[in-house]
Amino acid sequence: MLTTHPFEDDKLREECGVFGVSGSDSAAALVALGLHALQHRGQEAAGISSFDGHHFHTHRAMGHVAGNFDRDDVIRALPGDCAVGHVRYSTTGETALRNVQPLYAELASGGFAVAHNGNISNAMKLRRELIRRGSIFQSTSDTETIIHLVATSNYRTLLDRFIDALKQIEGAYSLVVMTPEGMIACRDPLGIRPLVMGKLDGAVIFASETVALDVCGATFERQVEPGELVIVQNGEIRSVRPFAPMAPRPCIFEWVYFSRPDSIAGDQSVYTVRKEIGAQLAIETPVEADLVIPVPDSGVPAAIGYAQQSGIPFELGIIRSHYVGRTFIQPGDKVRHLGVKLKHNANRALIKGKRIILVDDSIVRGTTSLKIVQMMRDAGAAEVHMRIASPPTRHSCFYGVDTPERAKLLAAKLDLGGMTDFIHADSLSFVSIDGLYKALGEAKRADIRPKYCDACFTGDYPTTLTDQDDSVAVDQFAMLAERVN
Ligand SMILES: O=P(O)(O)OC[C@H]1O[C@H](OP(=O)(O)OP(=O)(O)O)[C@H](O)[C@@H]1O
Ligand SMILES: NC(=O)CC[C@H](N)C(=O)O
Ligand code: SF4
Ligand SMILES: [Mg+2]
Repeated sequence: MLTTHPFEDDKLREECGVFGVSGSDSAAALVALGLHALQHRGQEAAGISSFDGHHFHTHRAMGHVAGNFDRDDVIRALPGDCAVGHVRYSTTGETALRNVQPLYAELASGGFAVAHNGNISNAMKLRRELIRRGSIFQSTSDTETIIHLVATSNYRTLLDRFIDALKQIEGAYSLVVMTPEGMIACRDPLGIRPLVMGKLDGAVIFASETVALDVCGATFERQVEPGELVIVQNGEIRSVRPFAPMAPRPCIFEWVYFSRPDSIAGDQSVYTVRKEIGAQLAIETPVEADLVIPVPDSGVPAAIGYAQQSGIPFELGIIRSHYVGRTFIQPGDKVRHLGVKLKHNANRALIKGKRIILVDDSIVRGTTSLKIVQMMRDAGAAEVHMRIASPPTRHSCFYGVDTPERAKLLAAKLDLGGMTDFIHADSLSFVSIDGLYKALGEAKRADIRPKYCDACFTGDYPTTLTDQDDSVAVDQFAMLAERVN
């Protein structure tokens, strides 16, 4: 059986990437390139829709961008100077073709293709009401509620209908929408998920991260602001802000783990912030040791920061195989257990007899830390100290990140001592929440109006969570979220 992540069940998976191009005769090819650069955000499925001035064309497939969008005939079948694309990690609705984005529908106003990063936290309630009023859903994705809300809105213009729909949804959404009247990109009022705008030879580009602009040679113009709709119509760009202004709460985990280190998020280099978190960690929890060793890949920048701050040498004590894909034939249990070793291996010659500090960005279930600490001991490490460049992850995300249920989060089950014992480390510590904010240039976390969403660390969710608070919806949610693997 094919599964998307045989060795990585119940990890924090990333969270979808969106990419849109308006005004280029190579629109679909550019979207394919952009999606390739956003592949880390979603590896279950990918899709592109294009508009040729008369008709919409869509190709959606399970699996990676390469393999699905690397053939000329596929790109040629997506003509037009506007295109929008998506890479998916599901948060609502199973991993199946019917939920792969862009979702498309024929509305009274014409075609409507939407790509969504985020998660609508009242999708189930809205879905129930819409079905009662006669809507016929084609998928189990939360994103489809937006289409039905637009379709059934009483407003006259498409833009007003779209705004009417957005005003009814809660949670996180960065959207790129393609209609015969133009392209609309928008972020939810809190700007929980990222979205940036760029330009390339007169074409306007929208992307989840700046790295996708770099890859296709576009220049970064600015971010789409929280609560802003940017409309591109016949080459003209206009901006609408239909929501009451509120203090933004972008996802802090983008800087910890999700975004690529070569992206600029909210004017800050992700790489620099990660190094700074590592430096904070060294200041807050120093320990005498011989080497600082990153857990590749995402622990690398924080480990560099820790090493530079502490003066302890940085070395690559764990080598990561880059050939462990996430799509793999499901092995039997025994092989599967061995499989976890496929990804990381100890650099034995370096480790033997050394006191080492391992630096990783986060602990979710603790499986990586447990495995890596043991690997270091097997390689002869004298002491193994684990340092984590984020506070303990104690709460689930309902905003577009596929987190395990709360009961499976190591830090929700155990205190620091319990976690240290669980991973068999000589010591374990996490950066403080204030240390994390300091790395982002703040004095500390403001208790009243924190600058970021940090709910997975603090439990302070910045929106209502209608479906979570409603037991009928929770059951339906579980049913729709059921996975194929
Ligand atoms: O506590 P756990 O449940 O093991 O999850 C935490 C680990 O998962 C992530 O890495 P991952 O291997 O997914 O990706 P990476 O190679 O980008 O670091 C993260 O960087 C931690 O290493
Ligand atoms: N991770 C995401 O942003 C997912 C988008 C949408 N909620 C889906 O499940 O398809
Ligand atoms: S709960 Fe955590 S992962 Fe989810 S949006 Fe907030 S900070 Fe990001
Ligand atoms: Mg990792």
